[in-house]
Amino acid sequence: MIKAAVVGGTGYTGVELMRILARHPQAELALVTSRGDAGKAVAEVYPNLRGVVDLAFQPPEPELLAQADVIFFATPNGTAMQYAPALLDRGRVVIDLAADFRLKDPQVWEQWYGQPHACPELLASAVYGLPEVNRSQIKKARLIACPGCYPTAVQLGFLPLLHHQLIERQGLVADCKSGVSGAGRQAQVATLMAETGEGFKAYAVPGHRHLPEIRQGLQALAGKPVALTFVPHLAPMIRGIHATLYARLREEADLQALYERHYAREPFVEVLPAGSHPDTVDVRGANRCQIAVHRPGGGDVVVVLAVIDNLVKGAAGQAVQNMNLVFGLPETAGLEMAGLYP
Ligand SMILES: NC(=O)C1=CN([C@@H]2O[C@H](COP(=O)(O)OP(=O)(O)OC[C@H]3O[C@@H](n4cnc5c(N)ncnc54)[C@H](OP(=O)(O)O)[C@@H]3O)[C@@H](O)[C@H]2O)C=CC1
Ligand SMILES: CC(=O)N[C@@H](CCC(=O)OP(=O)(O)O)C(=O)O
Repeated sequence: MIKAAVVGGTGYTGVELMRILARHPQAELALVTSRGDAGKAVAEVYPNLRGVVDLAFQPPEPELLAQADVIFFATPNGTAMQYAPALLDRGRVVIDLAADFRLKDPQVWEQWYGQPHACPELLASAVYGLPEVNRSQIKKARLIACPGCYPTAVQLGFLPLLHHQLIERQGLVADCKSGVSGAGRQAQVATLMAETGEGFKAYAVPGHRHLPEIRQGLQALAGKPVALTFVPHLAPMIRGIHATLYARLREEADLQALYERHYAREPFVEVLPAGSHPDTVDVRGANRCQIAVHRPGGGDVVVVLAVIDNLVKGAAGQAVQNMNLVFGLPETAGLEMAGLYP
């Protein structure tokens, strides 16, 4: 059994990691940390895990973490980079759900995350954990940078079009909506029910920190520069990302057949029948991305619709998918749960 530790077990992605790892056939959840709730039983903080996780939260001591084979960081940006060098030196696998190792250029990281990078020398060996793009590198990696939630949906949506060079790379648009759990569990006025329950708004239009990450990923896919407009919105729902993507076609193609072929062997990406409109409610709790591709009026604008659960394919599920690949397990191990409905 692989021994897994979760740093930041009291957060929303941390509790999803516990839910998934507790039922994983080849991994054992050995340690979960919280500074604020250290000493408390997991079931006391999360009664939904009573009888499922029989552990107490511990402080995130490096010596304790090093006893695990794989350490998941479900922590704020800037945390994993403080721990990763020592854990990697001791031969452990580090899987970060935050952004510390996503951007290859430390100066771009500093510009968007407002702090200098603590270990820029590790950025070259970190592998961006989007299995549908980087599967073979992930299998050889020790340090995984899990993609952000918006970047997962946007890249999976554009991937077949860019891979086959079917669209103009200038003028890509990603119009995205997120549920409120995307903002994490810490209390803030902006995510109170009274602030979000009846409204709908865009935010960070001048620039969101996922923009450089998505652009870096799309450019790697295209092999050339791309110009992207990314506009996130906060929607009155708890879980879910809905990405509506626009691009202009360069040549004729059967897009439905192209998407079906491209994702035919992907266990966690499902191309819906022609004419479908995916719904975030259909992927809640599942490690799944559902995609539909449209060409309104038969014109030359492609509209791709992609939905994920931000906490599962957008975070904890994808992190476990990466663990499976790194340790040579079946990629779907522990991840075959159906979604929750409604
Ligand atoms: N929510 C989402 O949809 C997604 C989130 N992510 C990323 O995953 C990470 C976790 O997100 P989320 O679960 O929402 O966050 P939360 O705010 O819900 O939880 C953060 C967790 O980290 C712990 N923590 C905070 N600071 C530190 C620290 N300095 N050292 C150790 N532990 C710390 C907290 O517990 P305590 O303070 O008690 O130690 C808590 O358990 C973030 O980087 C986020 O950007 C990625 C994709 C999607
Ligand atoms: C709704 C909401 O606030 N979403 C968060 C993004 C989600 C997230 O957690 O960011 P990472 O994927 O980079 O870790 C935001 O816009 O800041």
